Amino acid sequence: MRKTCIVHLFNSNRVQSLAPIRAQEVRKVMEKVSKSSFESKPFNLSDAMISLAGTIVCRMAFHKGSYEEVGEEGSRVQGLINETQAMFTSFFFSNHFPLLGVKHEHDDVLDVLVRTMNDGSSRFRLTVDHVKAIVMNLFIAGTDTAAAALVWTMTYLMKNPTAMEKAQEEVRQVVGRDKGFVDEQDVKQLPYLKAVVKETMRLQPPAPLLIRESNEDCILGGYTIPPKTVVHVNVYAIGRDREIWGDDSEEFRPERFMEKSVDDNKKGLDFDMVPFGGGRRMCPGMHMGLAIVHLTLANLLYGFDWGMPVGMERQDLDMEVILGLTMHKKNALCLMARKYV
Ligand code: HEM
Repeated sequence: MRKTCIVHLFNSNRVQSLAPIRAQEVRKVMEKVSKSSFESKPFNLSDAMISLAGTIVCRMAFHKGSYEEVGEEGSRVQGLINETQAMFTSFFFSNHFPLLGVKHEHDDVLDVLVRTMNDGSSRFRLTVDHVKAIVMNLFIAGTDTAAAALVWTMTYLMKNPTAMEKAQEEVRQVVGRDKGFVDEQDVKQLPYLKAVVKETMRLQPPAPLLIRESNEDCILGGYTIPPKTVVHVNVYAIGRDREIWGDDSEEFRPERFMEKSVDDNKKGLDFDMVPFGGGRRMCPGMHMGLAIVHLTLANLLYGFDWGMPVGMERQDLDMEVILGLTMHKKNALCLMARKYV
């Protein structure tokens, strides 16, 4: 699975070539924010980010299509997901991802999986159940994490107005008021915004625990771990470790990443901070995930000033989490947007 994903879905050329899809979907969200701003209604970022990340992952992973036609492929994916989602009772896929009824135009991950299943070319026998599990895995792995990262980043920025101002100033200065939209070329010139994202993932990693199983005797922190032992790596604790991050390890201070280069853990070998995991099983969707998070955040900060709904103050914003494989904010993040551009 890992190889299939890396070759067909996550290689950097492909991530790059899918920039127009990300831009289209982010523009749609900006239109929705504009509407809520115009109507002076709070905007539910939690719902919007899940829907955005899910739609982007769907479009990138399973088709390159439009809303108009319901093709065979679209319904095939939908069928698989409908079956699989029975396990996830609170998760109503079609509400969140209307794009699934679509026309299909190119060889995608699902094609590859189904072909591999039918021609028996993989080293182990791939079954329909495997395909279902992989499809669900991709959605959960890609959608939940990117959405959680965006919601937590906006939450931290709301609680830290100086950082919010600084990030807004950076993006507005780089892009200029007339352009109206931040594209991925602009994002390259936003070091502070990227530091904000890193700082958020340090304090609130979307996936707080990594799971490994030892396959031979090994010594970890002085303990002997026998083979076949499940080991949890506490990403959350590593991100807050005073020995690594200093006495202000619990504080939100993006500047620390302007001082220290902890660049996206590209090879999975920098273990100071592991929001994408590490080693052989590290997240294959890291570039795609970061591309989604950076572009969306840049546009949210460029296009709007953000405030609390009537009757609420910044300090009322809670940081409660829902515990799970992905650490989501428990209560939806609803904010008032005021249009800037
Ligand atoms: C901000 C966004 C993301 C974060 C924080 C994140 C984080 C992670 C983490 C921590 C793991 C486990 C790694 C380990 O055990 O060492 C993982 C695995 C995985 N991620 Fe991501 N991820 C993100 C985005 C994505 C996206 C966009 C996709 C694809 C659409 C994706 C696909 C996967 C897959 C398929 C795995 C399982 C890999 C395996 O089992 O070998 N992720 N991710």
